[in-house]
This record gives sequence, C-alpha cells and structure tokens, in this order.
Amino acid sequence: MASLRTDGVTVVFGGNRALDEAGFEAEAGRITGLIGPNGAGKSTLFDVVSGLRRPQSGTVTLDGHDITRATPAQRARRGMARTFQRLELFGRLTVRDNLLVAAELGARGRNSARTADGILQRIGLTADADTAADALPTGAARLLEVGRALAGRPRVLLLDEPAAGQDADETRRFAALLRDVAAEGCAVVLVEHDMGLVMSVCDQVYVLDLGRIVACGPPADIQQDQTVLAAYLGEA
Ligand SMILES: Nc1ncnc2c1ncn2[C@@H]1O[C@H](COP(=O)(O)OP(=O)(O)OP(=O)(O)O)[C@@H](O)[C@H]1O
Repeated sequence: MASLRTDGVTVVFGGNRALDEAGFEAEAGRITGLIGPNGAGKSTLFDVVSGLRRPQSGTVTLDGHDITRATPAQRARRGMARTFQRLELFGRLTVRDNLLVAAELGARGRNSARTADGILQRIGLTADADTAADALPTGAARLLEVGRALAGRPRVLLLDEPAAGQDADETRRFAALLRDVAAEGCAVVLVEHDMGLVMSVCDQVYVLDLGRIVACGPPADIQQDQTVLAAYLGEA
C-alpha cells in the first residue's frame, strides 16, 4: 500500500518562495485534497512530487523510499501517475488509442486492449472511443486524461484540477470514479478549485497559502477553520 509524503519542500523562483517548507502526506485508499488560492503553490508541489522540478530543499518519499532525486520515469515505474492542469492528451489519436498507449506502457503481461476497453467504460466514454482526443469537449477530455493515468494502474494518482470544464453530471460521475479508485487501494491526491467536489470526496484536506501549508484536516474541520476562511474560502 502506497504512502506518499513531502517534508520541508521549498522552491524559490527568483525572489518568490513558491513553496516554503511544505509538507503533506497521502495514504493508500484515501483521497487527499490540496487546495489554496491561485498562485498558492499547488502545481509547483505536484511538479516536485512528480519529479518535474527539483526543490531547493526538502524531501519526497514514497513508501519510505526517498525519491527526491528520482526522475519522473523512475517515479512512474514506482506507480506514480499524474494529470496536468493544461491538458496533455495525444490530440490526434482517438480516445481509445490514448488509453491503449498508456495500457501498453503499464501492461506487465496484461491484455492492453481489455484494459483500455475497461477504462473506456469506467470513464463513460465508450461511445466516443473512435473520436480524436482533440475533438472532445473539455469535460470529457479531462475524464480521458484521468483514464489514461488509470491505464497504467497507478498506486499514487496526482490530479491537477481534473474537474475544470466538467458539467455537473460529469463531476458527479467523476466523484464516484475517484471513490472507486481510492477504494481499490490507490493514494489519490486532488488539486481542485471545485470546493463542492473537494469537500464531498476528500478524506483529508491540506490548505496551501503563499507556499505554506496553513491547515490540514477532514473537510468538515477545514470548512470551519478561520485561517482557511481568511486565506481561501472567504475569498470565493
Ligand atoms: N516557472 C516559474 N517561474 C517563475 N515563477 C513561477 C513558475 N511557476 C510558478 N511560479 C510562481 O510560483 C507561485 C506558485 O505557482 P503555482 O502555479 O504552483 O500555484 P497554484 O497554486 O498551482 O496556482 P493556480 O491555482 O492558479 O494553478 C506563483 O507565485 C507563480 O507565479
């Protein structure tokens, strides 16, 4: 069972401390939310966790192994998958081929076509299987990106604003999907501005403000926290 952890992660861009000793933990079987105002450092923290950015200080550990210096590919081999705020699909490939590519990479002896078809059904895009990814509306494209991450059977799933552009029905289906994925033992980390979604699916929520974790706890506590209300929710 995977457990992901960051300790004391600091990233400085010029004079701007994008992350200031940020620490959080995500456990297998749980959905961990990471919220905060624009520019709080959420995507930068995902970049550090997924290996796209080396922090000036601090550590990232997965199942107790220090992976701070591991490449993104090494992290992926350890079971980490990520989606991006800006969609990163293979636009000219069909929906199904986007899933097949990922399924092939994570095949480990499994039948990739069956994996891809199972995920198509899971994300509700079977009817769009032969559509080019570029032609999908944003909400569906986001589901496809999550599906592609799932095709590699991740143990840790990092989702950067997956619900942006989804309609209410897509978000409802998406919430159910996330709960299922966590119930299968995956550690899900959710960066999201849709507070309804965050508060309804997360087991634990961390709040970032100006690069610092200013609060952490179950959604019910976070919604009452005065620091959080001042930093973020009060702003909405
Ligand atoms: N490549 C970069 N070069 C310089 N500054 C950067 C870079 N990437 C991020 N920043 C700055 O770091 C801070 C954190 O940005 P980040 O994108 O991580 O925030 P965020 O919480 O993900 O915001 P949003 O909710 O708007 O996506 C911001 O002040 C941002 O301007």
